[in-house]
Amino acid sequence: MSEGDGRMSGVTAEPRPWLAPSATGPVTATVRLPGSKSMTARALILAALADGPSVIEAPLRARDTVLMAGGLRALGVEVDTADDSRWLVTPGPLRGPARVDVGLAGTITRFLPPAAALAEGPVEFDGDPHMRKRPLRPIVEALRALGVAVDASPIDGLPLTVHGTGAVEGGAAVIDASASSQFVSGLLLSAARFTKGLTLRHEGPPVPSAPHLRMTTHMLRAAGAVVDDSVADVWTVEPGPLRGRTWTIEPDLSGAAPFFAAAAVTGGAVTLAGWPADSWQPVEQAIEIFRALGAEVTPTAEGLTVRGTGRLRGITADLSEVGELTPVVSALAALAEGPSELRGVEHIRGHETDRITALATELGKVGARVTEFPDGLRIEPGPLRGAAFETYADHRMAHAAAVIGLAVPGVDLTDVGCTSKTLPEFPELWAGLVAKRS
Ligand SMILES: O=C(O)C1=C[C@@H](OP(=O)(O)O)[C@@H](O)[C@H](O)C1
Ligand SMILES: C=C(OP(=O)(O)O)C(=O)O
Repeated sequence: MSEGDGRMSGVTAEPRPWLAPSATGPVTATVRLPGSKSMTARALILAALADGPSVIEAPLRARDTVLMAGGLRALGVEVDTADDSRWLVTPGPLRGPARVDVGLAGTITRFLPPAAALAEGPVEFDGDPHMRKRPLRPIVEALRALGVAVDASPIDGLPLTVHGTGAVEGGAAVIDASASSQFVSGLLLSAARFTKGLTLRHEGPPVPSAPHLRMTTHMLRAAGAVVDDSVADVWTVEPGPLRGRTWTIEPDLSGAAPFFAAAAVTGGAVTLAGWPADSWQPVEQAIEIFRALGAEVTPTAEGLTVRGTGRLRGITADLSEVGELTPVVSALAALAEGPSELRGVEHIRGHETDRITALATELGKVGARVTEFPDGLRIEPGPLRGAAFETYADHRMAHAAAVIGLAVPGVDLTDVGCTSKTLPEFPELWAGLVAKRS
């Protein structure tokens, strides 16, 4: 298996039980968070496929991105992650044989095999037990349609081996990306390096996470690729070089969600420092949700501020564009004044765990009345109580539990170590924030 960079093991250690701290007053703080997982992952892939070196400023150092860096190294790319604030990527000829540990990262599992198809020699992919259950078949089929030999498990998931020949013919492919936008992003990110480029058409129920697709096309264009996304559900990437460049990664918005939630729950104010005036992350959607819940949201020169108003309203929302916010929004819904209905997120059953069932089960344990739909949840707040809260190796389930714990003493997480996927410092940051009051 590919190694991490020595500073973080690729494998989650023993479960780390954690009692979520309860707030005794308004949480008021300015938080500095590491870079966006999604932008760091894209920058690493684009840098690895570029025609010269790249610098990634303010990257995320967490399990998902450390394993991505390790995977690229295994393919022959030089990735220097010694400096926390500046990673250096020097591309080289991609080559197998190599083995890549994808951990539980959808971004590695869907973004790296198309790049590995450009390598000469076989590249094997495998990861955590649950990653073998997450959907992958469409990307395997698309790669085969583009001329790539792939051995995959009978259900076309992990483990899989991509047999690269040093070139991918590319051309046209049709895909059903309703289970994950990452199938599209993964293919597009490598497509400029395919001999004929790529015209990818989606056929099926709507593709979730549209803002992540826009992040992909923005970043491809920023690397010099010619991309046409003017027709709904069709993306064309012309063949051509990708430029090495400096990428400046924005603070992670989804990682910030529990911290914003802390302000909303306690009537405090949390500012995410370093928030850019113009973002490639789904900030409009996040602002709309927090405002609907009753919080005030203000972009300022210092950053993005969410202020609790003492009221937390139940909401009806389609979260299909921002599915990864569902756990934290569900936790807020459980603490709200009235019922909420969160829909449009059937695809999050294929995330780190089946998040719909996991949320229904765990919010039920702390006393909310939850109805599960195929594509979401209805959450009726009740008098909540402390309970053992299973985190299912899912960082965002841990975030949800932490948010509930602010207002409900005795929320006991079975494992907070899973937060290392995207924010290893979460438990300490959170405890510091809850202890520090206005
Ligand atoms: O492209 C990306 O970086 C991501 C896309 C989304 O995936 P899905 O479309 O599978 O939800 C999101 O939930 C995930 O956390 C990151
Ligand atoms: C769905 C998520 O992750 P992944 O990139 O593993 O799909 C997430 O971070 O919420």
